[in-house]
Amino acid sequence: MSVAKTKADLNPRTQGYEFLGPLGALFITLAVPATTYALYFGCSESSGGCPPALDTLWPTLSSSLSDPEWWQSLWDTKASLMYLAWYAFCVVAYFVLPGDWIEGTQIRDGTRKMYKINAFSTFLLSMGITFGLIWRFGAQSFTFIYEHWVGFATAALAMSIFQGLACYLTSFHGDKLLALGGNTGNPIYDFFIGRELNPSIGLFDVKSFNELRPGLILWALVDISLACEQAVRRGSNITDSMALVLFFQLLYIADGLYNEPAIFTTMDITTDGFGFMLAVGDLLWVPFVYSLQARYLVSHQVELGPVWCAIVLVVNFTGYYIFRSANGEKNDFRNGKNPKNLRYMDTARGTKLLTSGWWGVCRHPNYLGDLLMALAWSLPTGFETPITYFYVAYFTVLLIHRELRDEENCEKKYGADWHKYTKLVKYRIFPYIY
Ligand SMILES: NC(=O)C1=CN([C@@H]2O[C@H](COP(=O)(O)OP(=O)(O)OC[C@H]3O[C@@H](n4cnc5c(N)ncnc54)[C@H](OP(=O)(O)O)[C@@H]3O)[C@@H](O)[C@H]2O)C=CC1
Ligand SMILES: CC(C)=CCC[C@@H](C)[C@H]1CC=C2C3=C(CC[C@@]21C)[C@@]1(C)CC[C@H](O)C(C)(C)[C@@H]1CC3
Repeated sequence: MSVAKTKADLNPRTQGYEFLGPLGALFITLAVPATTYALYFGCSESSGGCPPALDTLWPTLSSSLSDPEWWQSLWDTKASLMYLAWYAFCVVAYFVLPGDWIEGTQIRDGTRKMYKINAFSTFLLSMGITFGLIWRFGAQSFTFIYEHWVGFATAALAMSIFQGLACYLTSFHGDKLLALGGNTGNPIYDFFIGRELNPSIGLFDVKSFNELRPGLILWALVDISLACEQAVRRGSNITDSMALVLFFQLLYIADGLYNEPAIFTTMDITTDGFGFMLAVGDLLWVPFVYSLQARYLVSHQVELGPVWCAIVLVVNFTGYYIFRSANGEKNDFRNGKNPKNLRYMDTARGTKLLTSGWWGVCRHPNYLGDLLMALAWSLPTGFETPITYFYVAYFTVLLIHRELRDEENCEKKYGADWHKYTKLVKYRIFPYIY
């Protein structure tokens, strides 16, 4: 009796909806795969390149939708098998490569999960194999991702649907700790947002594994394949624009993997469940949409010259500096360290809030840095089409929405202390603007 009561207390019914409720969740569930394919088919060489305006994207696409052969072309057995092999490689690397086990933050049943830290070594191994292959057999040996792009994307989508469904269905069995936002009882919404907080198989944590390994590292491989395709076409070196996009994105990926423990204080890990939203975001959206700029540069071989290169480098490294130091300050602080002696305020909840350093400038300085980097990744594509700026636009919407969700959670967690904090640190993301 008392066990049942404790479980019900721990997993209360979710009262409100985010993302405009089940209809919004259904819309995003369909829109994410549709947009991924639309950006490919509407912005590829076969359709005449990226259109100069967004409204011309739809006519390019609509003729394909009524063609059964087009639907069949989405499936590619060879690419699906290669994708499965890639996923299996990541799982094997997780188990085989050495790594420290660290504790995550305390979850609401009072426990802390243990996580194996070897995402960066998985990345180094993948890069070693990839660059070894390119060095030994030439750039043409690594263009297969570019050639089978659609097939790989479909395989990643199938994997996301499978994992989203599996995690939703298994969340009903046993004594699972559910995400506070994912237990509404509406299957469409809960499938999308994620019902179980930390689906795992033994010590293997499904959510953090997917967030950092098969999708994020695949993004690096997709970019490298696109750069190889450009090199093969040119018969020489890649353009300066492609080199910058490749360098910036590989740096961003390596940074996320090197700082693996920092994700255990992000809201995906501490608050959100693992549902279709994160599965498709991690496995499909990140590798196949975030690489759009590099894909554009395969056929539009923009040469920036030294002045533009310098400008883009400054924008990227300003963003990177803000992003890294802000995330570092918070991560150190949440792990009981304060090497810069930053000011902070005590709260009734017990956890302190930083009020100086980057977290005194605005309430989400890490988002500000991330957005500057997003701009730097699109600038090398020039200004012929707005479509290569899709990432900047989408990311601005994602981070503003994410900031609103996080503030709502913080208001619940900290109550009056949060209001005190927002008076001390007035701006949300953009100092003096928002
Ligand atoms: N490339 C991409 O597609 C994406 C990248 N990101 C990046 O991921 C990173 C993590 O983002 P996210 O999880 O959204 O948010 P944060 O890492 O900013 O974490 C938010 C949490 O930090 C804590 N916090 C807030 N204010 C303070 C303060 N003043 N002092 C100490 N702790 C504070 C609160 O949790 P508590 O107090 O409970 O510890 C809050 O819930 C960011 O750098 C973001 O840019 C995010 C989404 C997509
Ligand atoms: C459109 C859609 C379905 C969106 C879902 C959102 C996801 C794409 C993002 C949610 C949080 C993310 C993070 C990263 C990638 C994008 C997703 C999965 C991240 C792994 C990128 C690298 C960073 O260094 C990071 C580790 C801080 C970051 C964590 C959050």
